[in-house]
Amino acid sequence: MTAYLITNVSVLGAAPTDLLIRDGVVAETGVGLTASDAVVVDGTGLVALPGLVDLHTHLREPGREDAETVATGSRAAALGGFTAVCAMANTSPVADTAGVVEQVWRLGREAGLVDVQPIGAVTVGLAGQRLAELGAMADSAARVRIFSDDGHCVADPRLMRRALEYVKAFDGIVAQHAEEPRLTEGAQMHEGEISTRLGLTGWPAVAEEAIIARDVLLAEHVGSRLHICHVSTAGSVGVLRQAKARGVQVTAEVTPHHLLLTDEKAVTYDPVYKVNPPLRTAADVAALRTALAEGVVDIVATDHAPHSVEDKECEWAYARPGMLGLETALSITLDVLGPRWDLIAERMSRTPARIAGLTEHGHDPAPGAPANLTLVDPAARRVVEPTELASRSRNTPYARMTLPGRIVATFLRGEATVLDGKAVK
Ligand SMILES: NC(=O)N[C@@H](CC(=O)O)C(=O)O
Ligand SMILES: [Zn+2]
Ligand SMILES: [Zn+2]
Repeated sequence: MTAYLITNVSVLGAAPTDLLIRDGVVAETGVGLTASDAVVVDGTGLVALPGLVDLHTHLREPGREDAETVATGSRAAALGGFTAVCAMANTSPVADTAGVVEQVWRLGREAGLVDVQPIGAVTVGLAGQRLAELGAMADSAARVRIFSDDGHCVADPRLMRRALEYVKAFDGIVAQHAEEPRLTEGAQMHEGEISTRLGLTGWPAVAEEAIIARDVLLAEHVGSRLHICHVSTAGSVGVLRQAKARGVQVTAEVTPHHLLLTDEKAVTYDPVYKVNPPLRTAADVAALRTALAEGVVDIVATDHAPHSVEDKECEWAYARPGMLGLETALSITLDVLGPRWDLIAERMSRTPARIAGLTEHGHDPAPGAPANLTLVDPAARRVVEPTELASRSRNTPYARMTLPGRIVATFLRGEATVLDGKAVK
């Protein structure tokens, strides 16, 4: 196994030091380390972070390998500084059995660029009718702990209650896509002034907030862990703030795009901006930024949602919702939070690792820690060029934007997955 000596690197913004990586762990830290057998990586000007962990990634395999595969998505993830991603269950077939989650888990091991942790569906076929085999998925080789019907809301309160109760047996968590379906029928974008002006059917904020309010009460009632996917409104932040103050075991994520973009983008009618939940108002963006800094929203998760050209480059109404995220998440978060490295590590690595139960991830680079880390050049600026992305899809909303920060290297269990800004395989 190759050893690496990263020289003159700033760990989370501290004074520069050297890091020796050997046998899968950070073996030593300190100024002026030497190791004759190690490959030297010049860390001058770079910041070392614990490897990023994405709690919400769509890898599209099995079923839509034309949009993404476990291998191409893993590459995009490593290039984005991630060492672990949680793969959503809305594949075809749906990841609602031990067989499918084990297949995805194995494909992740074969790709070998990030740890791919499958998420299991809550209901059979995401149909919202009966519970999937949660216990069998938990007991499988994939050791599933997060369950989600993402793409769909678990709208039936009785099923949601039973799922929350069931997963307690193995310290699992239900990740809810909060969308009251009766309030979003035919919805195309955020319901507000702009949707009225454009004549597009609106997706009201209350459709999200009503489900979060219901589910925090259910989680409180049964004493379970609940996670809320892609929180997008100021009202949702208010509900979460109250629930957390009462001690409800609820965590929440926000996507980079909901921290940066608003429903103004819809006036272009460019479907690259169509996403679920929809881009909201500037006031919502401001509330989400504050909530993320305070910890009312616990983490950043990408909701990386690759879609083929046919599904995206068409009329707005027919386009699939979703946008790419893995290769730009750190840049957007750096733009939004500034170089607050400890906060970035908390929101993009330590806390998502803890929520997902990924004990090997989310550790600061320190002696004895698993060598899952990434090196960022905070001074670099990059222009996002869709054709240069590792993802098999092109639907980034940041095309030709100049973003701060660049991932220079990523290490998974001591092996380089990215060096000089390039994937090693
Ligand atoms: N976010 C999206 O707009 N789309 C996601 C599903 C989801 O996250 O709800 C997808 O799978 O494409
Ligand atoms: Zn969703
Ligand atoms: Zn999603």
